[in-house]
Amino acid sequence: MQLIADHIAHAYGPLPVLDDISFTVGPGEVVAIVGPSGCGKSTLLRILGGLEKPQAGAALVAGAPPAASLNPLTFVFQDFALLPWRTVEGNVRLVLEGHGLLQAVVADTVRDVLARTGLTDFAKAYPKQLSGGMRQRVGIARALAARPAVLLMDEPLSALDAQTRELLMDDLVQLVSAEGSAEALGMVYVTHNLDEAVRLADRILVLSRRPGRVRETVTIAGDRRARRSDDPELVRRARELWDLIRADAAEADRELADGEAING
Ligand SMILES: Nc1ncnc2c1ncn2[C@@H]1O[C@H](COP(=O)(O)OP(=O)(O)OP(=O)(O)O)[C@@H](O)[C@H]1O
Repeated sequence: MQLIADHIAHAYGPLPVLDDISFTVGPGEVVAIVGPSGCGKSTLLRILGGLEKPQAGAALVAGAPPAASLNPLTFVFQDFALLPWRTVEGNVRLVLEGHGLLQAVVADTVRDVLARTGLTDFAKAYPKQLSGGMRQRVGIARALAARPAVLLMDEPLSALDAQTRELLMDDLVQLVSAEGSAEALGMVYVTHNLDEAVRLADRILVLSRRPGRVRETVTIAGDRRARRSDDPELVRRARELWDLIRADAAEADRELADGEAING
C-alpha cells in the first residue's frame, strides 16, 4: 500500500498552516518531516492519518494494506498514550479487541509483537514499572499489532534520554528494514532531531516556516542498517539540513516569543 499526500493545504481559521504538500510513502520506506516549530508537522501527520480533513488536497491510499490489517495508518505518539491500569500485554491487546478475532489469533499476535519489540519478559508488567524507553516500546508494539501499512510517528523519541533514544532508534531501523515485500512497513517520522532524520529516513521533507511548504526534499541513499550516528557523512547531511532550516527556525522562534509576550 502507498500513502499519498496530494497537494495538501490547511488553515485554522485565518491561520494558514500547510500549503501544497505532496509526497508518497511506499512499503519499506521512511519519510521524515522536519521544519521549524509550528510549521504544521503534527497537523500534516493528523491529516495523513485521517484525524483531520485538509482544506484542500487529500491524503490518499493506493493498493491493498497488509493482510489482516486492522488499521493501515497507525499513530505512535511522543507521550506513549498507554493505559496505566493495563499490563503491557493488556495495552497491546487493546487494539485487537472488538474485531471478532479468535483468542488464539490475539494471543499469537500479542506474542509476536512483544517478541519483535523485546518486551516478552515484560508482558505482565504495568506501565509505571517500566522505563520511558520500555513504555515507548509498548507504544510501538501496540501499533504493530494492528498490522499497519504505514506508521505515523510524531516525535516518538523526544521524551527519552539520549542513550535510550539511540537504542530505540536501532529498533526502529530494524522494524523498517525487515524485508522488501509489498507488505513491508512504511513510516512517516516527524522530528525536530535532524540526526534521527538522517539515520532513519530515505527521504526528508524540509518544511518552511508556517505555512509549511516543502522547501526541499533531501534523499539519504543506502541501507539504513549500515548507518552509524557518528558517520561523518551523516553528520554532514544533518548539518546541511540545519543550514536549510536555520533562518526559518530563528524566525519561527521569534514569532512564538512575540506571541507569548502579547498573550501574557
Ligand atoms: N486545533 C488547532 N486549532 C488551531 N490552531 C492549531 C490547532 N492545531 C495546531 N494549531 C496551530 O497550527 C500551527 C501548526 O501546528 P503544528 O502542531 O502542526 O506544528 P508543528 O510543526 O508540529 O509544531 P512543533 O514543531 O512545535 O511541534 C501552530 O501555529 C499551532 O498553534
